[in-house]
Amino acid sequence: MKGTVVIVGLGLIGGSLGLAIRREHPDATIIGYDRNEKEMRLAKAMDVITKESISLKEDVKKADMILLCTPVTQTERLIAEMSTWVISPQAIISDVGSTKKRIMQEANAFSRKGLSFIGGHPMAGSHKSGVSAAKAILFENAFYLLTPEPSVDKEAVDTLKAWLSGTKAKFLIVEPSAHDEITGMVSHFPHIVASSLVHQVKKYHQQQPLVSSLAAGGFRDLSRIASSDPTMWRDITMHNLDVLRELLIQWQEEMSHVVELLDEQNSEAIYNYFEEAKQFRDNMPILHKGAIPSFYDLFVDVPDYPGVISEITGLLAREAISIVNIRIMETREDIYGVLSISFQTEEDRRRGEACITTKTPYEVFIV
Ligand SMILES: NC(=O)c1ccc[n+]([C@@H]2O[C@H](COP(=O)([O-])OP(=O)(O)OC[C@H]3O[C@@H](n4cnc5c(N)ncnc54)[C@H](O)[C@@H]3O)[C@@H](O)[C@H]2O)c1
Ligand SMILES: O=C(O)C(=O)C[C@]1(C(=O)O)C=C[C@@H](O)C=C1
Repeated sequence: MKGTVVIVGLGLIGGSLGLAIRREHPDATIIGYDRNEKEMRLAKAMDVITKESISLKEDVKKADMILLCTPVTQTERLIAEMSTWVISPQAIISDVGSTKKRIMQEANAFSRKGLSFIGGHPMAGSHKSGVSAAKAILFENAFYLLTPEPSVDKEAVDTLKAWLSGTKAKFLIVEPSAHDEITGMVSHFPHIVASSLVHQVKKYHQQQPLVSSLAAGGFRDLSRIASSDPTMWRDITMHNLDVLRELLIQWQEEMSHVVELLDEQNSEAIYNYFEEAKQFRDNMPILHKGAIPSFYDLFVDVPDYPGVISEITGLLAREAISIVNIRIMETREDIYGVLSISFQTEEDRRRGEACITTKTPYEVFIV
């Protein structure tokens, strides 16, 4: 498609959308604006945008699509300000905020002026921030939730989807309040739980400093998202207070139930508690694709000698197969170690598996 796209907020999400749009629509002009000039310059240097904005107010006059990719309270503020500006009547305006109810209420100001606002939320991301972490493939296979204003026609929704087709995401229309309840449960609430877990370890660390060094896989998996940007998560929490308050009360009840099981020393009930959770989680579609961007892991049985990692990475690099992470899992006591390699896509994992099985004697498996 040809036309002018204006992206406001050139961080992880704005940057990744810029790359995905550039990949699919190389003839489009992509003007980027960020209040942090360094991010804006970096976005231009990384080819995420074709042009830096000199005046956002002037640029939106000629835009075909405007994407607001700032933290949600800034998005609310920007909507209030921009709704007083002159915006091209054919422009489609969207955002990427993790909450939708308050943003859609504010965006009503656009509808009153006859402009099309379609709330958006790509359900993939990372604990990393900034344009340097942006990737064109960040949203591949993830759900991309849309909350169009009731006055917006289907044609405008289709145009937005066409502009965003390079994300390779799966679009789904939801009601703003249902959006905030669902994402509250599976995204916002887990962030509070992860931070609370880290707080608990921090307190214990004062008595027993060894705990930080011993915190291994389980803690790392559960606490990764506690390293996310506090500004972003403060804003999300402030936008979804009622839903989160209710979920935290339910969580306290759930934890009281577990304390009871321990007090009763009820080993069967404790087994069932883990078993039921395992069954449900193992059958969740998100493990394959979707809300949580899954990494595609491959495991290789390798002799645990120095140099084995560079041997494997060398083979993969020669075939231009990108990897996200590689490490030896120190869980085995015999002479073999298990090398765990994470790929960003299923296709990369398939190629990685073929490369290692044909070029080495090592056994490869996928869990
Ligand atoms: N990080 C994730 O995993 C994720 C996933 C989906 C959606 N989101 C949503 O995407 C939005 C952006 O998140 P991110 O992870 O890209 O954050 P980020 O911190 O990487 O980027 C945000 C950018 O917005 C800029 N900015 C802030 N206020 C601005 C303003 N008033 N005008 C212009 N620029 C401004 C900042 O300088 C920064 O460069 C948030 O609303 C977040 O809720 C995040
Ligand atoms: O993978 C992560 O680090 C994320 O936190 C991504 C995540 C999520 O909670 O799943 C975070 C916020 C979003 O609005 C969507 C996705």
